[in-house]
Amino acid sequence: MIIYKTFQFDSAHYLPNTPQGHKCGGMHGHTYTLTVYISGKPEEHSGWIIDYTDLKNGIKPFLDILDHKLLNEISGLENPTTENLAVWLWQMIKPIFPDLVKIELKETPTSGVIYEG
Ligand SMILES: Nc1nc2c(c(=O)[nH]1)N=C([C@H](O)[C@H](O)COP(=O)(O)OP(=O)(O)OP(=O)(O)O)CN2
Ligand SMILES: [Zn+2]
Repeated sequence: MIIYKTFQFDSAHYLPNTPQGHKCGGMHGHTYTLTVYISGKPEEHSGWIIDYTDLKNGIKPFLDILDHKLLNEISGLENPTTENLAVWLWQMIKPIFPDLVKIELKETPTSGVIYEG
C-alpha cells in the first residue's frame, strides 16, 4: 500500500541556462505542489503505515528552506529547474523516510515532474 501527502510552498527562481530571451531567464515565482508517496504495510494496532502528522513534521523543515526564498541562492539549486528541485527534495527526504517511493513536484498547475529515485 502507498500513502501520500501533499504540500505547497512558494518560491522565486530564474533559470540561468535558458536561451537568451526565454521567459524563465528572468526572476519569477511559483506556488509549488509537492506530493510524497510512502510505501508500507499498515501496522495492526494503529491501522496506519505512518501518521500523516509525523510525515508532515518530518518534511516541513525542508520546505521551510524553500518557502519564500530565491531558490537559486540555495546550495545545490543554482539551476532550479523542476527536475533539479525534485532530485534535491528526494535527497533530503529519502534519508528521513526510507520507504519514500515517489515524489511528484508541480511547478504550475500544468507542469511538473514525477521522480522515483
Ligand atoms: N523541463 C522543464 N521545462 C521548463 C521548466 C522546468 O523546470 N523544467 N521551467 C520553466 C519555467 O520555470 C516556467 O516558469 C514554467 O514554464 P511553463 O510550464 O511553460 O509555465 P506557464 O505558466 O507558461 O505554463 P502554461 O502553459 O501557461 O500553463 C519552463 N520550462
Ligand atoms: Zn519558473
